[in-house]
Amino acid sequence: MSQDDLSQHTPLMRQFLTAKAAHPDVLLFFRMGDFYELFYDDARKAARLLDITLTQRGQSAGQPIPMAGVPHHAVENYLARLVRLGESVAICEQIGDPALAKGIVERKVVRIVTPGTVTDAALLEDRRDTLLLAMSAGARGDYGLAWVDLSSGRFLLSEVPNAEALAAELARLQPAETLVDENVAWPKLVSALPGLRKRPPWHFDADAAKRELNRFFGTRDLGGFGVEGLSLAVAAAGCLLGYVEETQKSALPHLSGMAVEAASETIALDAATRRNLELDTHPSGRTEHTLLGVLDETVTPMGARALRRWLNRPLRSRDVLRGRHQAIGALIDSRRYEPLRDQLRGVGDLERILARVALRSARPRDLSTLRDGLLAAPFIGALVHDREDQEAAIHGRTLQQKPVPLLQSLVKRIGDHAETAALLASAVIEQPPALQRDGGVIADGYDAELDELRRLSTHADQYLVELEEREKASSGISALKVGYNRVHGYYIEIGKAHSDKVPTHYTRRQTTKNAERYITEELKQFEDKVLSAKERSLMRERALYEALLDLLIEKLEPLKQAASAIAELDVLATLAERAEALDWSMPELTDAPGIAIKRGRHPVVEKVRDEPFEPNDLMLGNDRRMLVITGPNMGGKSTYMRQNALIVLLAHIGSYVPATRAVIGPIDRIFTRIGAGDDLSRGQSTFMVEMSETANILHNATEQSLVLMDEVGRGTSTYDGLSLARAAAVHLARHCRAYTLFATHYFELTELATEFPAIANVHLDAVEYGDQLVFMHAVKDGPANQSFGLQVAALAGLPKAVIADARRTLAELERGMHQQANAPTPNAEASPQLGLFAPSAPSAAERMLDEIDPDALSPREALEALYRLKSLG
Ligand SMILES: Nc1ncnc2c1ncn2[C@@H]1O[C@H](COP(=O)(O)OP(=O)(O)OP(=O)(O)O)[C@@H](O)[C@H]1O
Repeated sequence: MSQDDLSQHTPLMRQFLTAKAAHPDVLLFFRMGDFYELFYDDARKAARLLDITLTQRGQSAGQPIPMAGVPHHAVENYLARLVRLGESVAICEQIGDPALAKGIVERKVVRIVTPGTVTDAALLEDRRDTLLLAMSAGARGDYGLAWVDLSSGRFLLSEVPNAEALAAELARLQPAETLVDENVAWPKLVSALPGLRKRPPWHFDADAAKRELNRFFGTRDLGGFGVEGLSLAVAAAGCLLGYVEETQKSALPHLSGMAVEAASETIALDAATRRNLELDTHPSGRTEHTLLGVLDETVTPMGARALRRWLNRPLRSRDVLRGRHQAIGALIDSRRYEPLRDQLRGVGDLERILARVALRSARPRDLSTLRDGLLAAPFIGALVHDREDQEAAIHGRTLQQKPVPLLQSLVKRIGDHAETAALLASAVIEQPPALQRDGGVIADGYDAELDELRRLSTHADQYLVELEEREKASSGISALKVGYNRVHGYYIEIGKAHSDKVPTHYTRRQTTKNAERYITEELKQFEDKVLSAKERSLMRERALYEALLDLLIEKLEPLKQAASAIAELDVLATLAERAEALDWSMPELTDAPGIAIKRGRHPVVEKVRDEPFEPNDLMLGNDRRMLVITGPNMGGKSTYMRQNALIVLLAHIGSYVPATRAVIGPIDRIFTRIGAGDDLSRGQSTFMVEMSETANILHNATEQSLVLMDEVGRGTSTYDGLSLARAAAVHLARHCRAYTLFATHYFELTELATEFPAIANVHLDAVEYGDQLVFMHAVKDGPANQSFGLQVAALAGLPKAVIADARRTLAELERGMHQQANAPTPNAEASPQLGLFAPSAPSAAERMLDEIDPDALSPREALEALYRLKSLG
């Protein structure tokens, strides 16, 4: 907008429009008295998103101004809602004192709240990281990623070779806000991300990024962070840093470095696999039906977030994993995990508190929580050490006892913060108020000057009591009261009934409904003295508070270390508790290839089912690479496949596993091709999704991959589906040699076992008991001998007539198959059973059945339809 255009507006609107021009693509909350107001398009948008009233405020430039507002005391609420919707908000505050301002009061944008950079406790989800991500694109279809969790200070980088891997990283990180180069044609899934923000291409310049990152970290080159050769990720990191600095408008001492998360360190899980295994999200939205729901009994929010990160990033380093297994074992053996968890329960969210300290936005209660957490730290350390020693002593193992390096290093990382704890204990009162604004946070005895100023104000109270007594006596008005309010200051209040007795030296200050308020010369003098003491004490407190933050910022690095070590201890103690409560055992990670699981269970199905869970074994090795799994619908095929993947995954986050024994060789990736759903966001049909997931597996699975294939081929015609399923199975067994669990309803595939020695058949059984069907859920060797499809359909409540008709068709098909099997086979390669499902022209009864819509029929019409059907049969 030009100056000319601006000049047509009122001064207030000019101020608004200038602020808005600097923040065009975020909502501008414009402080006016007790409200934050939004104008024009911002008002329309906020009214829609927040369901608040859209009104008008006078006119400016000859037009009414659309306006919506939120009360300032409830602003956090509204901000939380907007941020959750992916919106960003610039907060424009009144800077000057309205009473002193000549024209309109000065205003300034003091902070910008965006979904990926929020750090206020009220705006964050306790148990999940809030990440800001930036992505740059390379010339070869590769991508660079950099992300930061501003509420902990973690700043990480990675690079991925293609769009598939990018999708996997996005599924893992689930960023709250993402910055991308506006000139790049991003894959569709990127444009669908919530909180997507386009930035100009020069924000992703790799050289500028290096310069800026070196400036920020105070380094000469970035080699120390291990980012050589990762110019795409560095470019993204540059953009990220610029954005964080722009929105935070404050120093960021807690971003003390960055690190690389290399894909080679982890067991790769693509986006579909993450979804299919229901690690932390379930289609129903219920977390208790996810693996995280079973695991997450952590007692601190930072522990909960660490557990989620572990779950989403299974590791390959056997040393790290064995360290975790061993630590869990030690916590169980010495029964230390419960007392440890009790101790941890009192520790707050130190990680986020420290981030707020660094950003200087920590509130008084953050400091008291930090104090309490630091006071508890020595007990946590002692609990781990002492019990270890005690146990060793009881078992006479003092010297021979195997040390638990992970626990020892965690205790070391917690460190000694007695000095900081003592500082906080002396500086902050036991239970401070929520806000620093009104003082009363700094403890008595911490600062002599503050104590003196406070004494003045306190004595004032005594003085006022005396003054009141004196005035009552001299005026003869016993109902006289001395009081104070923020606007008018001190006053003597006298009810209207006594107005005739008011002494003449009283000056009227304010009239209320039933009373008049007065001031006297003496009270005025007193007021000046006290108010200045109060004001000075508030100022002193503010300065002391800021100085306290400075002292804490000096200790930030060791404090951050302590917080992350406590989070990790929480996860380990929780995994120990889960292992004990759920009867899990320590997996063995071996270097020999293979996966051997004894009496494995599905952790989630076991938890949500009322009946007992039937445990099952799995045996895969160098010469037994694929199991073709058959059995009735509802038999338990999917459950069996997933439970094995979950056991392998749990072992690789360092957890115990739901099995009596699990011996697992090296694993590089877990792939799943399970279930089918149209991926509307990518504009693909069910079959297309199925095939592209299968293609990804066939291209990328290796000898060390675990692959789950559930009913591949069912999304198309029988012949096509069967041929594709067979070819995929052969490719996996022969070329990829991946550990594969292949569940199928194509019985023809059970023949593969005779052809390929690395393929074996197993099945899940059911038995008919009268007209009941009982699922055994036990995995047995060999192929299934019956499919029970019709029985399951009957169980599901299909009309009896339909089942009867299906039975007749089945009998005909089987007769046909029999004859065909006896006839010479035209092609020796083709399976004789292919004819089983050969499509034939539908019969008249089938056509009629097709047309019937049972829900639309009255009982009478249904009966008539049945008679007609019967006459056709
Ligand atoms: N080992 C088990 N012990 C007890 N119950 C089980 C077991 N396995 C599966 N179930 C129960 O059986 C139900 C069906 O299992 P699942 O979905 O795995 O069958 P499926 O063979 O894959 O069926 P479909 O072929 O129709 O997909 C599960 O919801 C679960 O409640």
